[in-house]
Amino acid sequence: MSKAISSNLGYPRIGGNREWKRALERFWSGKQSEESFLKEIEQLRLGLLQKQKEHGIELIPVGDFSLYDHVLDTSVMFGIIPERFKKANGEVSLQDYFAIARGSKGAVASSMTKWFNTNYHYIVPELQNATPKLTHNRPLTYYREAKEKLGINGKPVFLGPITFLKLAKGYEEEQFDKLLDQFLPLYETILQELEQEGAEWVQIDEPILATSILPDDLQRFERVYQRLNIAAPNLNLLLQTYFESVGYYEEIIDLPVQGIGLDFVLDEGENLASLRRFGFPDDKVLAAGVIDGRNVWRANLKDKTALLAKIKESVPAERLIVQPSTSLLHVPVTVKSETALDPLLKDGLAFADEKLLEVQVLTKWLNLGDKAVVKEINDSAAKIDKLNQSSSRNVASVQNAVNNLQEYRADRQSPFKDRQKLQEKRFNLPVLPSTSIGSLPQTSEVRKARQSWRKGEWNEEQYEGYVKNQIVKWIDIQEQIGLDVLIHGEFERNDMVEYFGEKLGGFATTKNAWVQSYGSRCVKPPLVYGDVHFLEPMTVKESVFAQSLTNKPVKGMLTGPVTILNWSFVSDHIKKQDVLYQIALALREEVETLEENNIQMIQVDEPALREGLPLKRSKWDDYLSTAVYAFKLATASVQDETQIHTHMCYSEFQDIIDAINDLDADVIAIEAALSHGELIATFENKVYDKGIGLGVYDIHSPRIPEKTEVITTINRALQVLDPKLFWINPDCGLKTRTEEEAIPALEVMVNAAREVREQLAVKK
Ligand SMILES: Nc1nc2c(c(=O)[nH]1)N[C@@H](CNc1ccc(C(=O)N[C@@H](CCC(=O)N[C@@H](CCC(=O)N[C@@H](CCC(=O)O)C(=O)O)C(=O)O)C(=O)O)cc1)CN2
Ligand code: MET
Ligand SMILES: [Zn+2]
Repeated sequence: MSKAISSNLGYPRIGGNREWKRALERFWSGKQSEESFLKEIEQLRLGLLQKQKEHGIELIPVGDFSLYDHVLDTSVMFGIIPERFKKANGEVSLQDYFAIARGSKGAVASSMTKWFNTNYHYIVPELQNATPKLTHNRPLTYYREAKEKLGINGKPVFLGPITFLKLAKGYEEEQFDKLLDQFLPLYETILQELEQEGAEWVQIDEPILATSILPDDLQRFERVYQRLNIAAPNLNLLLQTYFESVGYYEEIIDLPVQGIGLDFVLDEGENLASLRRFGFPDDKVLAAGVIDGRNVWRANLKDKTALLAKIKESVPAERLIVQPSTSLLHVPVTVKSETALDPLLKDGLAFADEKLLEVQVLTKWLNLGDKAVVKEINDSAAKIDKLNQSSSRNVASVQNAVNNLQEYRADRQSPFKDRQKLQEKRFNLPVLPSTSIGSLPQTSEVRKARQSWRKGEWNEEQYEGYVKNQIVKWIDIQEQIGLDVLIHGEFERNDMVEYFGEKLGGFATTKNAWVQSYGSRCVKPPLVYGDVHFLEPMTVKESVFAQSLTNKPVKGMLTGPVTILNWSFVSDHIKKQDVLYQIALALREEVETLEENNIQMIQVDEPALREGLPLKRSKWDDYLSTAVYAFKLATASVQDETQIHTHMCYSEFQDIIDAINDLDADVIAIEAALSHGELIATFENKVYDKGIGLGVYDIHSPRIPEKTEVITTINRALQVLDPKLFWINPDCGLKTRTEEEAIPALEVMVNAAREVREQLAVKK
């Protein structure tokens, strides 16, 4: 390189108006042919590349685009197809590809779990009996496409072999190296073909390097990259890490590759400290992730040039690539569409496109110095200053409360065993009580109703009336099905976090700031711009109304503090921990108001608790104790008779069972069906002595479970869990299902619960 260059690690797939999502869903519903779907997707994909070029990116990622998930793409490329989806002729059609992710009539979907510490979910590769082969060179296909159609000499991006295997399941640890040896020749072929085609750089993502890897893994990295480097000597390999600092800096920078990508945003500058302490090899390029790829706030370019100046002391500009710290998959597309935001706030934001511009400015700064970009740099600092000084950011009473947390009791009055007796008496539930997780089908009718109200076509009363009708209808349906503990259905909520963002002080919500969560499903994380505070009851009206319709208990339904924090974009100027406690205190007020209004069971969901766990084990204890404290701060002020529930899903729970226990919730409902029973094994070694429901069927698939399957799952759980404490529930909320799917599935579940209940009664 003769100068610093600008680069990107990955770009949102969904399109500025979620064109991608709409195309996928049209195709799935049979409303669009495969051919026209693929044509439309191609246009979208090329448009995204073109846009990155227009935003000044020199090294544009190709192959990061996906029709569902990039981990699934990697599996399919290597012919890793679960047995149940395999065809006799060995081919994988587009339908099969989606079936692995979404399930089909005859087969359950592959597991889905969180992509490191993000709210993005990937499809877990199943390596049982796998014979890996290169079915097609995916990076090559997209490299060619960009070159031929747009004249872009792209940077193919793909998942490295070690991270890929670490994310996969279906093998024993002892088999790791043997498997690695099966994949290595395939990676070699990919690289050789790219080299022949004229690619200059490839980005090999190995985010596993930011986790607590072991010395064994480090040796594997040496072995693997030695081989890959020899395989394609004229291709530049950029080993990309992100999400945290790397654990073995000195060893990693010496790996035989031409470039190393490091995250200089997260982790309080640990990578920077290592760089300054240990330096950087003269024969390598440093891809410096200096623009936050995980948050939406505008960068203070003055600070960023200071950061780059420090980096430059170790690596000269001509060996620097300037880039975001992570793929931009985790941020929305452009601030331009936020036409309704307060201009002050809007000026403080940078989504994917604006981040690319920031990268461009910083690259110019490196190459041409202050003068070339002085306006842009001053402008960014001025906009941030203005926002920081705005009075809306600071609420003295909230700051005061957070400074005096000792005044809030964060433990229940009595231990679980005592509460349990009181609650048993109060609720008088059968053994294996059945319930569901909270949301019920968010049909397009429900969403249209909300849209009509938002647009002003419907007044408040009409919309409220509509929501009430839904609640009436579904309380009745739940009674008919025979569920023991009911829910109101969350019809008034667009999303479990955004909804609270709309109601709490200190939050702002957006019009179009969508981010992919899994498959075609997107979320719009709210913005925390100032001190968070309770304004008025948020959920009480709907819960009280639902409870008025039935004699069965209806659970109040809230999202917990850790999840609201993790699934929002929190401004850099406030400490995350303070925001967490602010949210917890606001929720505490909501919980107390629900209780005052005679809501006797309150569920406080924490599906993001595991996801927020730092990648390095050394940081776990701090994180978990803070998270547990925040949950208790929100929930512990209730009477002993009030039953606190919580729910978690789509995460690896083994590591955090103790923390889950410490939440001291009376009942927890955990997703378990999609991880195909693996969670159950956890309880063989760990005692869990409070109420617990392990999800008994997968809610992501349109497939209605068989009663026998559900019974098997229940019985398996009962081998390790006390039937007196066991609850029956689906894996997660039912908002993504249709009524035709949700009702029969719940019926199957309730009937299965009845049958097992009878078996238990006989045994007694
Ligand atoms: N924040 C968050 N993270 C989470 C979850 C979650 O529930 N929330 N669940 C887990 C799994 N993730 C999920 C994420 C999203 C959805 C989901 O259903 N998303 C919806 C959007 C939900 C929403 O905000 N809807 C809004 C706006 C809907 C909309 O698109 N309206 C249409 C018009 C209405 C219509 O005709 O449908 C439009 O604007 O064009 C509303 O209901 O008000 C989608 O992608 O389709 C489901 C699960 C983990 N992470
Ligand atoms: N109460 C929420 C629901 O049922 C919990 C979802 S967890 C992602 O949708
Ligand atoms: Zn869930």
